[in-house]
Amino acid sequence: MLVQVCVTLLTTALLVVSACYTESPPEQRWWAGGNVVACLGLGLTSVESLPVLLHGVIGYGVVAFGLALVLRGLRVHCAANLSWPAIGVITAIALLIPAWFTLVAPSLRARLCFSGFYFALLNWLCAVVVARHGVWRVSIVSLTGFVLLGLALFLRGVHMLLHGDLADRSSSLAMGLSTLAIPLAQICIAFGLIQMVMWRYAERLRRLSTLDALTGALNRAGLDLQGKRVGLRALRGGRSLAVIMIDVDYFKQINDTHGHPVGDEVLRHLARLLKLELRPHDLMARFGGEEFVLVLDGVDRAAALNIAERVRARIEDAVVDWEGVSVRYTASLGVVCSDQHSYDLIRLISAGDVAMYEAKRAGRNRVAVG
Ligand SMILES: Nc1nc2c(ncn2[C@@H]2O[C@H](COP(=O)(O)OP(=O)(O)OP(=O)(O)O)[C@@H](O)[C@H]2O)c(=O)[nH]1
Repeated sequence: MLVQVCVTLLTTALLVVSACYTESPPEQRWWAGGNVVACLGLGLTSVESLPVLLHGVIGYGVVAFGLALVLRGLRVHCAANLSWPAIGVITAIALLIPAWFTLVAPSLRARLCFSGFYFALLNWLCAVVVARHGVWRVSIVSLTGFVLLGLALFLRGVHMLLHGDLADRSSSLAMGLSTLAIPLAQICIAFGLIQMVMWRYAERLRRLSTLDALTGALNRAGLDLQGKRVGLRALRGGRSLAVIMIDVDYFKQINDTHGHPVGDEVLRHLARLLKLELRPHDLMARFGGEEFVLVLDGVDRAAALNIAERVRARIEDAVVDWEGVSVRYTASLGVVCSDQHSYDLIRLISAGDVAMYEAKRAGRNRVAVG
């Protein structure tokens, strides 16, 4: 019992401390708040010297309210919500049924059975939310915690149902197992929840540092990082690696004539158009202002030339609409392949750049091969 109390307090403190910095996400505050409330409720239910209304009725409602707040935090983490009426219903059930078994038809056994099953159900609901929306390798720890806690509470409920003798509460195998499992599950839940938030931050940072905010294409850092991998994979697999450099023609004129927002929309449009050409393992990056690069694994020179010509024609045919302004644009493309150059991405890109400038010199809106 002492271990359980200590672990409950420690894990709650851990969640509260992690939620206490200014930029903590809302779900973390719901989890911390929910745990504090649930702790308070557990305290109320376990002090039998308190008035019966407090330890026999309100305590259960407070625990359920705390668990509902944790559930709300999980839903918020998964871009959903749990409405206040739903939280009210969860709490009301935990108040009404113990009230019945305390005030109308007093039965400690029935009350303990109910609390075991009901709190198990709430923990399993949390597990379902985590399982449905989480990335497995990230959410597995908290998921295990919720499932385990639910199981331990369920076992307590079953034990109460089968063994009416309350004096036997602490001695049975089921009770012993659940006493062991509960602190373990609480630790898993606390660390698992923090891990879920950390992973989300790491993912956001990774996106910020490797993706171009305007177009969603890889930026230079992202290209450096992923390009090496793609190059190495093609080399090991004995496949050709093609690079296509794409640069919008007279982009400055588009900006000067229609304004920067239209120029931005042209860049977004080009990124969307290029994305349609990609297979899952290909790369697209914004290399500079109006210059993009495609890195295509398993594509030889002739195939890359076909792709580049198709892209050029699509760009030429497209019309970009932005707030009442319609713009057409063209692009010059440079194609190079590892068959003629090396698998070194930096060399391929600079050779592609040379070819692209050749296309510019030859009159623009065309493809040149390096
Ligand atoms: N709207 C917008 N413009 C950008 C962005 N990044 C760079 N530019 C502009 O892109 C223009 C590039 O102009 P230039 O390098 O002269 O190229 P160009 O006009 O396309 O000429 P050519 O490449 O020779 O056909 C500059 O005016 C930059 O200000 C951006 O993110 N959004």
